[in-house]
Amino acid sequence: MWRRSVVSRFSSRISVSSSSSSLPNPRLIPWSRELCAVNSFSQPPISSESTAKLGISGNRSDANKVFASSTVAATATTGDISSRVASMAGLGHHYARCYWELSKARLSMLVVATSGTGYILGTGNAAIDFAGLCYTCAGTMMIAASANSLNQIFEISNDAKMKRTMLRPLPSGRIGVPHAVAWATIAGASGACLLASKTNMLAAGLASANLVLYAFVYTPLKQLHPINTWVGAVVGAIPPLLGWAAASGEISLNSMILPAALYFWQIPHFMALAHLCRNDYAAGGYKMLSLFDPSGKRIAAVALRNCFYMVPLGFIAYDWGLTSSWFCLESTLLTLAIAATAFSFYRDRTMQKARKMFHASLLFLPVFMSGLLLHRVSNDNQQQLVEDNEAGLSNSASNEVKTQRRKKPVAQPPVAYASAAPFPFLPAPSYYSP
Ligand SMILES: CC(C)=CCC/C(C)=C/CC/C(C)=C/COP(=O)(O)OP(=O)(O)O
Repeated sequence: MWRRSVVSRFSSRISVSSSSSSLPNPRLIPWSRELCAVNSFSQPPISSESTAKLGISGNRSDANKVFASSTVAATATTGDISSRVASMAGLGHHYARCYWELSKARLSMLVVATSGTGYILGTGNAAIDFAGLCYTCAGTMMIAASANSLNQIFEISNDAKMKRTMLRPLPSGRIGVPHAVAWATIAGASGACLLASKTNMLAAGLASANLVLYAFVYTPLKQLHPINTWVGAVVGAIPPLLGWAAASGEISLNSMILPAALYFWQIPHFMALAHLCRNDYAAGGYKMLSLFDPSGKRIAAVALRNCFYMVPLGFIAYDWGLTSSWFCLESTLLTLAIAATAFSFYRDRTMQKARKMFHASLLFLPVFMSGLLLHRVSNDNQQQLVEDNEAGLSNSASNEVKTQRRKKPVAQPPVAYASAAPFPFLPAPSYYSP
């Protein structure tokens, strides 16, 4: 799901998809001039006019002169301080904006949303640990910001050739490379430390590995081979996994459902973008599949296929006890809807159809994740499912059990559990409830 607008790869790409948003943003152009202007305020000249207004002249007494000159000094100092404050505020605003853009903040926020969803799903039926959720989101945000900044550091010359990206902070010269490297290093290291200290090493390791995969594998691959899109899809799929790991300290089969959805979802999303922005990608020197597929038939088929791969996910989520059957229905309808836009693009490969598929992909993800959260079922019930499977229940009995396992388990006295297997022939101990 994702470039500068989902609202970025998620989101950068949204803005790119519409021709108007790919035009240079006039708000960004005057930045360097503005910075110069801000700096010029830091040494305000004291005009002779102002001294005249203060009445400093050779005819005055010494006392008057001292008074007058100290007044000038005080005025100059006040002006100096306020202009320095203005200068600092201007600089702060300038660099805050550069960091925001280097981080592809909207894309990073979407990444955080997937990681947070993974965290809540991984919490199961325990009460959500909101502090843990906040640490996970903050750590993910910092590492995603670092990864996105590194991506831009490596792509300065390519970004400079693309309409969509030429006004980013590095190609437009609003920030220097050493400064951007320092920002990426500090953000990445702080995020990894935060995750390691406040969640666990598994989550910190997954996030750090994902940064490496994105910045050092996916980014150079974009200029080498169209397979980059599939590697990028893995990058996009990992944040919910790290969220789950942060909450539960482990990775299970159940934790793979949202990452799988994100992986398959990104393919139609990127294929639509690659089709819509093919000229820009060609100018930037990127090897997107769309550049090797002039008719668009291949990318349309790839998009459609991946939409179909998402169809079973709702059933799997239900069958594995992660969600109720409502999600099964919702997910199926949602997936068929995005598949319909992909099919329509496959039949008629126009920009309009590609844009429809792109917009459908933008809607899909938040709705899918909200559905997962809304219909999630607890860990207790998941545990029950595992126990059922281990007990090797026959297929005929399994339907009945599936219904049972979704009911809240009734607590039993400890001896009741002990009296089951492995020695059923022993007399069941009686339980006395005080
Ligand atoms: C925790 C962690 C490290 C998360 C990272 C998540 C992340 C950055 C996901 C984005 C995935 C992706 C392939 C974006 C496209 O980048 P692009 O280079 O194609 O976009 P661009 O063309 O706009 O630069």
